[in-house]
Amino acid sequence: MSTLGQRFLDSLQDGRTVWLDGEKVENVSTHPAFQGTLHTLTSLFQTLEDDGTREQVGFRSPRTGEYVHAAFLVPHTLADLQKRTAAFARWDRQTHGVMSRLSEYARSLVTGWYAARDTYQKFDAHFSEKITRYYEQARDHHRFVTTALLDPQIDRSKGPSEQSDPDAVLRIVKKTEDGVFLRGAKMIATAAPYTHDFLVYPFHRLHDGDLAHAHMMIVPANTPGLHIVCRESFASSQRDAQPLSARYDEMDAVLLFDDAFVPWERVFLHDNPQAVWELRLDETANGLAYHSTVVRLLVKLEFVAGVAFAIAEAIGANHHLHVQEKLGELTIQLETVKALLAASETRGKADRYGTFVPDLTPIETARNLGPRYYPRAIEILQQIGAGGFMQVPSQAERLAGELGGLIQKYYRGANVDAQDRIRLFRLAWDLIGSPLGSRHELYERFYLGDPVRTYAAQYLRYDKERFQSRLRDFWNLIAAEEGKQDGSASTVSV
Ligand SMILES: Cc1cc2nc3c(=O)[nH]c(=O)nc-3n(C[C@H](O)[C@H](O)[C@H](O)COP(=O)(O)OP(=O)(O)OC[C@H]3O[C@@H](n4cnc5c(N)ncnc54)[C@H](O)[C@@H]3O)c2cc1C
Repeated sequence: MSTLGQRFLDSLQDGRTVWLDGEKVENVSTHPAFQGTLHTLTSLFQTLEDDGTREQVGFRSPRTGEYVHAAFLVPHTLADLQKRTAAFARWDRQTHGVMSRLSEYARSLVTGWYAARDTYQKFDAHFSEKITRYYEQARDHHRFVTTALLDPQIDRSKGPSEQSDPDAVLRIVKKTEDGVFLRGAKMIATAAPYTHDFLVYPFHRLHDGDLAHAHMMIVPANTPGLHIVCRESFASSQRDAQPLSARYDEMDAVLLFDDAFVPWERVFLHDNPQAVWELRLDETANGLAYHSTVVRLLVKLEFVAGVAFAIAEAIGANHHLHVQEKLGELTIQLETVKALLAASETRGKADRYGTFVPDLTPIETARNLGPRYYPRAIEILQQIGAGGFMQVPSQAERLAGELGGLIQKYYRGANVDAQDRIRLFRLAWDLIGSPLGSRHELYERFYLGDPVRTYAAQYLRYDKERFQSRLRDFWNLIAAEEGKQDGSASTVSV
């Protein structure tokens, strides 16, 4: 195993409190629920050490000279931005886009806040030095980072300070000279059991009455009083039968803060709804972070499309017009996301600090297409494979057993033998029907926020004036024509 991979596994023995199936997990790195996923992560860390890949995945830290992940690269040119793309794509391809929290998203937020740090000095005189220290530490020590932004779904009809239980929404309950005590919970934090740090801040806008909830912190996973409560594991030990579940179950968890102590060094903003909202909307941080998710979306859609093409060919369904139409739809998805990604990069611009930020409009468009494209791609897979997903024997060994000859005969496809057909349909079922597959559909629908509100936000933020002015031109044209007809030449302003 690579040095970095081993270091990563060792670092998880840091006194964190992880709960799974009602029990405390003594050692995350040896627990069967996390084995497959951690094995995958250590193989990704390896790419930062191998001569053939480290230049693609990383860059040399200006402080240590060691290769660190390109999610920490502050881009100053289009080439820098594309270097980030290539690094994300390398890890995404290695995991087929199925692992979505490889830390790139949260690391990119940190990188963006660091690059735009001077903006937030007006809210806290220590912001700049604190985020610089954290950024450098996270970059050089390969900190694995994730986000934990939503409060638990107790009563969504009420705001933070209207809840009947004051602890329903994460809040600061006590401040001391050394730091703050937090009480409440956050959901969902994907990758939580093996994350080093959580970015914690409110996802939705807060108001002046919500001061105690208006904070931004970076909370270490081993914080005393922090409980990481996992959902049931979807990991499988059957590497052949459930190839994705065996390798890529990114655990989701709820974080319970039971008067958890966070030192001031890790409290970046507090008691300030406006400051927290500005940071939440920061275009540099969001541009870099969302950009990383679009790279992954593309790789994942490519993977699903590849499976769909293979299934259609394996059973000869690709000769039917409506199947071709559906496979064509998948290619349209790919080309649309690819074009949006390219547009975001080539239309990128330097912000006022000189950071080259991708254009947010195509990024947001791709981000909003994801929750519709992915479930549709899964639906297309179902429509093409149909009952074939159930034409899979429960044990691969049956191929060589008593019924072997018959299975070879009836489980084969149009252009594949029984073994390859069974393997392909098992993989597809892991995408569409396994607990992991269902979780992925839910993930793609929601991971970047409620799609209803993200669509609405795209409309609200859109530059609509140019369409209004075209409409005005049209009314003026009509008025001019009417004026000519009745002999008057005046135009009308609308
Ligand atoms: C698999 C998975 C992994 C995730 N991983 C992470 C992660 O790592 N980090 C992280 O921070 N988050 C993560 N999330 C959480 C994600 O950000 C939220 O699911 C998403 O923002 C939607 O919020 P919610 O789940 O609280 O839904 P809710 O906001 O509770 O919405 C529930 C329903 O009510 C409606 N609704 C609720 N309130 C309103 C309102 N005010 N206006 C209009 N409609 C409303 C919604 O449209 C929806 O239909 C993950 C989610 C999933 C499913």
